[in-house]
Amino acid sequence: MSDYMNGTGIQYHLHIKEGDVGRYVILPGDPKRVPLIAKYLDDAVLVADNREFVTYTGYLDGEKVSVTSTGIGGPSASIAMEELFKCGSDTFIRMGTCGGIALDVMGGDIVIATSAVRMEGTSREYAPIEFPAVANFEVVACLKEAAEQLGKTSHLGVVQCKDSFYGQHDPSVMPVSYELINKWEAWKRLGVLASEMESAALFVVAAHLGVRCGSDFFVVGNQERELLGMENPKLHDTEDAIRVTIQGVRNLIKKDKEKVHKD
Ligand SMILES: O=P(O)(O)O[C@H]1O[C@H](CO)[C@@H](O)[C@H]1O
Ligand SMILES: O=c1cc[nH]c(=O)[nH]1
Repeated sequence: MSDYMNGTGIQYHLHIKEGDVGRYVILPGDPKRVPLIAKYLDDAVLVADNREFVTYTGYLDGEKVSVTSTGIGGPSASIAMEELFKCGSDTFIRMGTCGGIALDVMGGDIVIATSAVRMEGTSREYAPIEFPAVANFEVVACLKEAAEQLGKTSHLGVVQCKDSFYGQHDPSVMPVSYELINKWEAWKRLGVLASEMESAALFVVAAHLGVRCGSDFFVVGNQERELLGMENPKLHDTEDAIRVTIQGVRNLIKKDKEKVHKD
């Protein structure tokens, strides 16, 4: 491809180069969440800040770990994964917020995705729609174990991804309301846990690159509970989900080290 960076090795969007980032990368959407996550790393330093992509690198249990924000949606999330991969990263944990769909998913809970509905555009430019967006089993298992270790209520299952936040929350005003409302009904009947925007693209790009990716989310509320007049706490402090993510990365690092010793 054309090199917009004149052979410097610096990635066009993230402004990182080889050596700047670790094998393990935590991917929040919000750039402001990056320092909040990085404070759990040892010796964390800001390595790059361009557009929506802010990157810190530090250490967890002696392993180099980075945190990079992806911005909102599949297009920028896929760019983040592609450029991090070019700099040597191979294990990605998206740490985001989501809105509950299943009635037992409450504000404040943790959702861990096993797979994602591809109702977004980016993944279609990587794989035919028949190809499933599936999380990496090792990442999922380590996140689940982390939630249990920290005593957090977590739900494991399918999440739905879309490109329009307001298409999720206000489908009836959209010109294609007939499609959005009917599909939402299908997600409910199929037991989909929650809605967010990046995992489907990330899981499919990860399959293309041959890397590991999983996601965990902080539930900010549940519009279905609200509709039925059920208790619906709306919460915004992502600290608990950050702690689960950090513990999940620690678990992964430990398992990866054990694998090396076995080989
Ligand atoms: O909190 P983050 O990680 O940005 O994730 C969720 O929040 C944004 C929408 O408000 C979307 O990016 C969605 O996936
Ligand atoms: O309802 C929500 C909350 C967070 N992110 C989403 O995409 N939807």
